[in-house]
Amino acid sequence: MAIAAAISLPLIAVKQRSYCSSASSSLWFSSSSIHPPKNLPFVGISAGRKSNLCVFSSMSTQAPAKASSASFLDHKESGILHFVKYHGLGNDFILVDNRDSEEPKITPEQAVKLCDRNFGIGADGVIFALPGINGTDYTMRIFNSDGSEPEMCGNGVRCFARFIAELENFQGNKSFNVHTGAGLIVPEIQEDGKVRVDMGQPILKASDVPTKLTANKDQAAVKAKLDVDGSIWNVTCVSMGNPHCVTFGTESCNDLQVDELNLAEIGPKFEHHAAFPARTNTEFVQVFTPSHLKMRVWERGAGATLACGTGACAVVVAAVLEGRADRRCTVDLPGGPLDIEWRESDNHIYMTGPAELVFYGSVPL
Ligand SMILES: N[C@@H](CCC[C@H](N)C(=O)O)C(=O)O
Repeated sequence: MAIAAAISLPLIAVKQRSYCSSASSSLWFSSSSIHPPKNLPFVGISAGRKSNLCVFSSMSTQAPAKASSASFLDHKESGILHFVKYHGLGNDFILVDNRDSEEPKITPEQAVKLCDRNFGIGADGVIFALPGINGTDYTMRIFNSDGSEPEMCGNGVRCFARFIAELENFQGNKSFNVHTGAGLIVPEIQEDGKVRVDMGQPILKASDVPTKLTANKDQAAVKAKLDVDGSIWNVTCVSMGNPHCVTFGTESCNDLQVDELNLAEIGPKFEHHAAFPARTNTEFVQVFTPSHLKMRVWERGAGATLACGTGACAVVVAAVLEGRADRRCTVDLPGGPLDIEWRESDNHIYMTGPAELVFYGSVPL
């Protein structure tokens, strides 16, 4: 079924993008400003149901004078999910206002369908803004595009912060406490619109990452040997709440040219390797200078994505542990750069980067 899009909208661009080799292009709408498009018409998506699958049959534009996600999401028809799509450096998410309930409004199976880039909205995951617990302001939960539930998402929490700011009409500099599967995370929206996040402390104990690789530096697996289909990779395992396997190369090739990797072929072999009982995210890294790194990522439950915030944090930790980089680095990802600092004084990692609204939409469940 074709997507009919109103392309004559003022201030809303219709673009096509292609992702990794496994993903098709999808229509999307981007606001030129990082700030919520308070005066922009919103894009209403009316969707038809085909079997159990949500299929967009048409898009229409209704333009209330002052649309925002807060007013848009106020519509609470049953059987309809209102959402806002955001991205952090091209790592894209469907954000759901779930502040009125402790249970996610959709199931993992529905998330898989909504994330589908051909038959759904298209996203790397679905993120829910739930009521806070344990004294926090909010709880963030996320389903990957394969329906699995990770503990944390770095780009997602920046999008979450911008989503909350718009829902609550927060202006300017603002920080709040977010409960996640990785514990307390503290995003702070800066005056320039970027979001700086206190990502907490990395977990290095091998059995807690978790990895079955033998710890070789204190309790951590650092530059450990991992046999992937007969090639011996040097890997350092780091958890940011979710598991990461970071590699700078193999025994025979210590300076990766990350653009040359066939991620779709090699990524799944790391993700499902017996050394990682909870599967793993894998970062392939190239070092330009001790403060400038480049990475590509194969994500657990989502495949090749344009960026991974927890991954960039894990990369800097691994690079420091391997003596390759300073504690403050710019990490280039396919979707753009993140600034990462692993602070010595409190052992916390701070990530700074953008989060941008893409479009508003509705879909029947
Ligand atoms: N893209 C995210 C990580 C999302 C979760 C990951 N796929 C997992 O399963 O751990 C990020 O920006 O951190």
